[in-house]
Amino acid sequence: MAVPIRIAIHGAAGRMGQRLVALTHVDPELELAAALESASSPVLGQDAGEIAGLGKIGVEITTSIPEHVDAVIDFSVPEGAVAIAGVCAERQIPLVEATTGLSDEQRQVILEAAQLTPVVMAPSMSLAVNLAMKLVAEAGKALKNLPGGVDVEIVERHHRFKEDAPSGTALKFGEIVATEMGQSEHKHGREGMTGQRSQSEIGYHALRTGDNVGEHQIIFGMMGETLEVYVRGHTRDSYAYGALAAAKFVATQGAGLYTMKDVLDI
Ligand SMILES: NC(=O)C1=CN([C@@H]2O[C@H](COP(=O)(O)OP(=O)(O)OC[C@H]3O[C@@H](n4cnc5c(N)ncnc54)[C@H](O)[C@@H]3O)[C@@H](O)[C@H]2O)C=CC1
Ligand SMILES: O=C(O)C1=N[C@H](C(=O)O)C[C@H](O)C1
Repeated sequence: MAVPIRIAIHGAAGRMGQRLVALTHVDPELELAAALESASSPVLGQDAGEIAGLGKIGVEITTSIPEHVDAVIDFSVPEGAVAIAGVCAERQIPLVEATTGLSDEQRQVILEAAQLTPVVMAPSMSLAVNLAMKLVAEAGKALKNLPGGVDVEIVERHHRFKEDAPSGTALKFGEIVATEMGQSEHKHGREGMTGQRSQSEIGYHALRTGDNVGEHQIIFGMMGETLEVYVRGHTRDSYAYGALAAAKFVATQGAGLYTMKDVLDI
């Protein structure tokens, strides 16, 4: 049997981290080499399996990456993403970067790390979301010069605990639409005497309710009809399986920046 790929999970006690610990544990191609958390985490020293609801698996939550690791997966916070990217760059460890809400400066640190080590970076690791991105690009291309004009609005829904808005995925959908159709303004919400809607804007609306794991609705409003692309996660495993596929992919690449298009070959 082939030697398993040794994975370290950064943010291992979080909502995504726990699912990654659980799915890595049962994947015969993978071995959980480390479960990493911040230095201030109250669960340092505890068994990662117990935190993930699996019972003991013999991997303690810690702050440092051991000697031999084939890939790190980061689902943490922007400051954590920057810190782990620095370590991965220095030690040339392949990185899957999934954290959203990064500032331009923080994003730049990840791009610089990708010059020294392979990095897959994507705001959504989900297959369905990444396919929806292709459909949205196609729709944008086809509707770009429609005589009556097209209004694009992006609605996203997530759980009440989410800290960034709009979601990284919604921003990516907006970037794809703007690349295809040329809108220059990104407008977040709408209130008061706004005047008529300009077609040079893309509207974003971020809803936060309950335990929603993520929905994105990209609306192309035209005269006489509407096209909507709607993608809805049912469980966090949709992202976790994608992240594990990305880890298997990135572990065999040379330095550079990759996306889920590369991983999924779509
Ligand atoms: N790209 C994708 O497919 C997806 C991305 N995300 C993103 O992943 C991130 C995490 O999401 P959740 O798991 O829901 O959040 P969470 O808050 O449940 O988990 C984050 C974890 O990171 C830990 N952490 C905080 N500071 C840290 C540091 N400096 N170093 C290491 N660990 C640190 C926290 O203790 C916590 O356990 C968010 O940015 C979210 O938007 C979430 C789902 C899918
Ligand atoms: O925080 C989340 O939960 C999610 N965050 C990502 C984002 O901001 O796009 C991906 C997914 O939608 C879940």
